[in-house]
Amino acid sequence: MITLALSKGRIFDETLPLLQAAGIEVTEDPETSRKLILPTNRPEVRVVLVRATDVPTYVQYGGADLGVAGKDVLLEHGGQGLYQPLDLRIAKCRMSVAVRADFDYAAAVKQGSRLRVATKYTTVARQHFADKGVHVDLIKLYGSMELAPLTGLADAIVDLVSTGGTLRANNLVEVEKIMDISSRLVVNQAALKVKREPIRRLIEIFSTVTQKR
Ligand SMILES: Nc1ncnc2c1ncn2[C@@H]1O[C@H](COP(=O)(O)OP(=O)(O)OP(=O)(O)O)[C@@H](O)[C@H]1O
Ligand SMILES: O=P(O)(O)OC[C@H]1O[C@H](OP(=O)(O)OP(=O)(O)O)[C@H](O)[C@@H]1O
Repeated sequence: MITLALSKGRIFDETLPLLQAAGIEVTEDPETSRKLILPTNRPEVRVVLVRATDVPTYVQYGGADLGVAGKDVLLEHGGQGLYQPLDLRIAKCRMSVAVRADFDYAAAVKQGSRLRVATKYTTVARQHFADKGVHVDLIKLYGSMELAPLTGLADAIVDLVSTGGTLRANNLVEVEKIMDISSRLVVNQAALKVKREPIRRLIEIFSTVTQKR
């Protein structure tokens, strides 16, 4: 049995065509089913649905043999026990610093004032500001980061940006791109040894499809 961990939403949706290329069809729709283990047309392959941030943990501890996780999530997790053979180039966005439109970020950084930064991505944010030599107080949040500068909780946020629509809707502006983000295939290192052939085949097919894009 091969168990693949996916999160509902964009990762599931964007992984489906890759699975299809490998002849794997998920036979239940996660948006309508309450099941957390989804069968496929292949009796030896199943999909488990977990939170995006839990994908690396499931794969690390062997709750799933492989999974798909964003680079953002992998950097926060640390990647221990994971083999990361392939950038799938799906769920593309960027991680950026954003502030209120009326906040002078350049001046704040130049003056060396201590910035209050709210984010779900504390590891990446800490490293980013340390590299710039900017002193920050990090405030860990789990969602709705955009609200933090609007309510005075923070001066800046570090969040994911794609179209920029969410920032615009909340009167925030992107002032610095930290890195590009896409999702990777992650594999449990023990599973790679024990289930080498089927996993290798999947990696090869995913790789071919990904490179054609
Ligand atoms: N607007 C976006 N456009 C493209 N990719 C995105 C966007 N937002 C997030 N992603 C990528 O997709 C991944 C999954 O995002 P998703 O919104 O499904 O989960 P989440 O709500 O961030 O996670 P959790 O439910 O664990 O809090 C993220 O880890 C990121 O790599
Ligand atoms: O630049 P944009 O195209 O507006 O995308 C950016 C938004 O996308 C993500 O949220 P998502 O839509 O996944 O909502 P969620 O994390 O709350 O599920 C991210 O956390 C931003 O809020």
